Amino acid sequence: MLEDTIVAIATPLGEGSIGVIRMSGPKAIEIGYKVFCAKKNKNWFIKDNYKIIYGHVIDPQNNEILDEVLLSVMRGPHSFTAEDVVEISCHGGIVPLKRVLDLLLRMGARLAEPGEFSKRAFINGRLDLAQAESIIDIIKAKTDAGAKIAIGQLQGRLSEQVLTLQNEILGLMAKIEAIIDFPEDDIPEQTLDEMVLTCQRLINKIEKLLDHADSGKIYREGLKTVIVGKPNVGKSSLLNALLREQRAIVTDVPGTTRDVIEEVINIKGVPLKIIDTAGLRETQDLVEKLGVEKSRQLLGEADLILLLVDASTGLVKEDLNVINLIKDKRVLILINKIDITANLIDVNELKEYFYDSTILEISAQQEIGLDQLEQAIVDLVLAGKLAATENILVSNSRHKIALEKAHTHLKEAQRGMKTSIPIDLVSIDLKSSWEFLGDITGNNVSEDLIDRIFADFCIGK
Ligand SMILES: Nc1nc2c(c(=O)[nH]1)N(C=O)[C@@H](CNc1ccc(C(=O)N[C@@H](CCC(=O)O)C(=O)O)cc1)CN2
Ligand SMILES: Nc1nc2c(ncn2[C@@H]2O[C@H](COP(=O)(O)OP(=O)(O)OP(=O)(O)O)[C@@H](O)[C@H]2O)c(=O)[nH]1
Ligand SMILES: [Mg+2]
Repeated sequence: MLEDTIVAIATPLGEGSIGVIRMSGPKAIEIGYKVFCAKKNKNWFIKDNYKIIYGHVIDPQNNEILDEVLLSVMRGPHSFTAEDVVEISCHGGIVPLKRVLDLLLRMGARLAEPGEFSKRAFINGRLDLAQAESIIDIIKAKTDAGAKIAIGQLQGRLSEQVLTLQNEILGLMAKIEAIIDFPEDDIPEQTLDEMVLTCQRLINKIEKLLDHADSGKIYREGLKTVIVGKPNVGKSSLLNALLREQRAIVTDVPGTTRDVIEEVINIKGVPLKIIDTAGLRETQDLVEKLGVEKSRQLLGEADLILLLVDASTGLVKEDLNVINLIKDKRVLILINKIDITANLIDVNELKEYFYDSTILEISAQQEIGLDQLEQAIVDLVLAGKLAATENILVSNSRHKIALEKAHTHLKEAQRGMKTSIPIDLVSIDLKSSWEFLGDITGNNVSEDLIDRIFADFCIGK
């Protein structure tokens, strides 16, 4: 596979000032040479590791100039993929980019799969798996905090810790190898005690990493926040107000929203994945019915629920039906439409269902109380111990799961050391723990998993 030379448009498809085509592999420079005509520096392909040259891309078949460009040469291993890389910075428009891409394909390059450049960087040892995964997190980050955590991971902050843990486990396994020939009763007490302590230290380290993993997940994936309430209570109006744009259709017809609308907003550094749903009610309308069903499903997955009730109607039966579905969740209660009437909601009745939930009065339409709402969301998240970004090394659930498994096996190994379980069984648990840690950095993963991870990347990455 690494014998192919791969190529892709690396910038978004649209109108921009420049657009970049990236090509990597053994024939990158040769192909570049065939299609690029330098203005002055004709011997560009010869020596330097890095070079940028001005010139034109010309189709050798008919000598047509396809674009005026800058060409960057990065000679392997001095490149992102550690292979020979040629990048062509064209004028940023779909047509010139596609024409140059087509030419490079005709000259023998192959279209890259999503994530294939990063995959090559991984396979060629430029990055480990956790670092490669962080690249996609950097691209997809919705807030500063999210980007900071991902860049820390690209710098190898998590990988370093994982490698240290792995080495210490290897040390324990070596110790066991050294004593494995002793008859069971003759294993020095002191050696076992020391090993139990080492195990404990490693267990503590993993627990510390896991402590902040939930915060990491929120920064990486966003806090899944679902707006619910009876039809016409103002859910879509609230979404629009928080987004500061007219994203969802608002009308005074109950049952306006039928499908789920999802957007991301940045609330003081916390990415909020906010979801507007169909008003929950019994309905005969088939489309609305499906929407209501979907809303119910979303409630199960939500990290936070914004429950809207209507100040102008007070609590009605439809509200109680909604409340019954979300009683056990983390809920912020918003009394909407306080601009048209005094609050007719019986707050004490609400408190019977949600005794410790925050209750706020807002007007989604007149944008009253939104600052307090944003603050309340942040407070809620912070109370749920959202850690400072510097302390967060784990943000990816794949890594969290691997750490949890490594933790379980270490605990098991430690238990074995304390009891009279044969010492070679302890070794097996240590080895499993080592292997699960290896899943994170990728020094021990299957090709299948690697393929799945990189398939989530975008083309040209
Ligand atoms: N134009 C362009 N911009 C880009 C990238 C790219 O590939 N092309 N990157 C990718 O997506 C990121 C930068 N990542 C990179 C990582 C390593 C090397 C590299 O050539 N490393 C060499 C040389 C280091 C040095 O001179 O100090 C090395 O490590 O040996 C290049 C880019 C973001 N910006
Ligand atoms: N006076 C006042 N009217 C509001 C307020 N919020 C929403 N409305 C109005 O209430 C009506 C319904 O608003 P929507 O945002 O569409 O309500 P919804 O909950 O999304 O409704 P469905 O999608 O049908 O479930 C519209 O006419 C809004 O203008 C508010 O704070 N004050
Ligand atoms: Mg709506």
